[in-house]
Amino acid sequence: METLRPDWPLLLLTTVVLVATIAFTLCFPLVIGEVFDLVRANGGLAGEGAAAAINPFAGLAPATAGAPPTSFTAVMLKLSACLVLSATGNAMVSWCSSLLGERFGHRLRGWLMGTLMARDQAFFDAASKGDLLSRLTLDVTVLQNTLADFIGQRGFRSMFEVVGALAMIALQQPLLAFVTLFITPALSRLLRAVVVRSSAIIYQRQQVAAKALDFASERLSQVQTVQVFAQEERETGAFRDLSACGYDMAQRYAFFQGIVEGAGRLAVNVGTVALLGLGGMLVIQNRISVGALLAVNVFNLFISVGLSSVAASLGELGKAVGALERVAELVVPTAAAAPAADSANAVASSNSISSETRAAAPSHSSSGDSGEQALVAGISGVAARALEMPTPNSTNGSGSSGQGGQVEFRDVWFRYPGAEDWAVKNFSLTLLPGQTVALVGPSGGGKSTIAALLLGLYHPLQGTILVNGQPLDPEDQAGGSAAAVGMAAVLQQAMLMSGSVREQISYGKPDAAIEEVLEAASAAHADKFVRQLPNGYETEVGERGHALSGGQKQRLAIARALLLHPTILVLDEVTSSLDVTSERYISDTLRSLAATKLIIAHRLSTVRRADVIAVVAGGMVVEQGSHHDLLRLEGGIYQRLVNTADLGAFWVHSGASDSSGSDEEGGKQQQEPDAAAEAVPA
Ligand SMILES: Nc1ncnc2c1ncn2[C@@H]1O[C@H](COP(=O)(O)OP(=O)(O)OP(=O)(O)O)[C@@H](O)[C@H]1O
Repeated sequence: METLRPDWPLLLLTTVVLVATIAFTLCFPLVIGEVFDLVRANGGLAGEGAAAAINPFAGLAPATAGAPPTSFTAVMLKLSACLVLSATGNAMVSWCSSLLGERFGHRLRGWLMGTLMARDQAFFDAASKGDLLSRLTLDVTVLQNTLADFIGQRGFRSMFEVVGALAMIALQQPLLAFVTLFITPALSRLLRAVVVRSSAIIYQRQQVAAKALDFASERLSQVQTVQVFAQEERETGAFRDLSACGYDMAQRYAFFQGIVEGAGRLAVNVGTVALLGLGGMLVIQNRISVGALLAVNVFNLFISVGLSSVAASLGELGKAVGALERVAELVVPTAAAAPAADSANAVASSNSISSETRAAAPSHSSSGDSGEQALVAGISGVAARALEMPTPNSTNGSGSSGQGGQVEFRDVWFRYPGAEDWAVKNFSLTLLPGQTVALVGPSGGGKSTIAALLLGLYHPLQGTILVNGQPLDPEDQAGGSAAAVGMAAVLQQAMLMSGSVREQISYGKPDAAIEEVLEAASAAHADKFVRQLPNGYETEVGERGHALSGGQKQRLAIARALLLHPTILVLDEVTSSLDVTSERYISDTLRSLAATKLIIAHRLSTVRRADVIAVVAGGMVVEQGSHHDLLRLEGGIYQRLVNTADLGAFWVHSGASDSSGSDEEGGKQQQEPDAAAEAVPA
């Protein structure tokens, strides 16, 4: 109703024209009756007592030009006028209702897209993209078509016609109206059954269709993997199965509709036969005229056609109810999708958290290789030895320093919806303004989750994240709080959207001047390759930037973030797909930024210069301090990351490239063969 509200003038116009059109349509049988009685009165249908027969409808039809019709021509003119007016009205109603449906669909889709964009990451983790797309497009189209159909084409209009025709028959002969009325309740029960049943089938069918769409979109986007592993036949077969399942449901729906339509028509035809029999007897008894009988039968025809239209329209309404349910699920968070549900659990179980922490071995031990497992296994022992993080002074902590870019994670807990293990637990870390803090640790340790929490893509189930002393508001739209406090991010998988290179870079600030775009591109080491593209900054990058290499996409994503001049920059493995030269160049650029930086990196050259390095494993900080501090921590994870031979394979960028290579630890690294190609394990 909210979506329809802005169109109330159009809705009103449609209703007025609809009522007028129905009035003209209902005049039609009356004038036909008049024509017959006129013909008969003029000896055209001579018969015993013809002159005495009564047409109670006579005079009900609108008079022509103020005077009662006296001539055959005048009656025929009246008939023609009814037809023309009713046809014109029909055309207008159809046009208005289609317009109404289109506007409704357009508005609903836009609103739903806005609703979806505001959902947090947990919602998208639980939803499938094909399903969301099908709700946003197919289901809304069903709703918009049904609205147009129900208001203007079949539903209301047929109902009004049926009621009007019934009233007319009742005026003529209550007995005849009773016959018709007797049939209607039986039919309406049948019709209600159609709505309920068909809406259930349609809901299921749309669910299956969405699954098929999801399957197809995923396999098409991963077609290279499918082909490389020669799985085309299997994937096609699986798609066929899904599609066949939808077809089975469609068949059930069609069969069901067929039976109902047939039964409805039979009931109506029984009514017609009863009316003709009863009305014919009344004519023979000279109680009504032939014209009146004819009018009654045309009205009855209206009723039967109207009722079958209502039946079909209600069938469509059933579809719309199914579609509406699916659309409504996007708006009303379900238990499965709502992080709030998990949040409630977390609050309920908050008392048990600390004991759980003590008891639970990190749950990620199965995800890594043996080196990582060894690391994780050592966590609990090393955790106690964690170095003290430089404590923010109380002024900064309270956020009253006025400096931008301070971030504080205070005892943050988070687990993904449906997951049993905490991805982040008891996580506390402070980033002072302008500091570079690097998160390192084993794969699955929780680094990316921490970045996502800071960006507001997920919300902590317990604990707080403070930015400049203010807690991030979980009620804010996903990510909205991050942008509002001047955060920008380059995430692990640099995703681009179709559009020109310039549009990619200015994504966060669409009205950015070209100079700003060029500046950001240069800083991200992208300017040179962009200029070599066929249309330079106006080159279209294709869907998801497929026309670019991984490293080029990465550089555009970095430029996109730099253009915003953020006070806090989150960098999740940004240099992972860059060549060594670009990586060094970009690292220097990033280092020169005044922004506070939270870096998740694999390369030692990036990590070692960080003001603070936090080793994250099992969702918590197990060691923290500077590169030098951590290297001094005998038996510490960081030291083992750097020194252990099997983990040394993960370190890909030589410490020799590090300008601080002449310092004590840097020199030490360079002397060790494995550490010469060092990286923090992913
Ligand atoms: N969307 C998700 N839904 C459920 N569990 C998830 C999701 N994303 C990550 N996890 C789980 O949360 C834990 C932490 O994952 P996260 O991606 O934060 O680790 P990471 O340290 O960044 O790993 P990597 O270095 O491999 O990127 C892992 O156990 C992972 O399986």
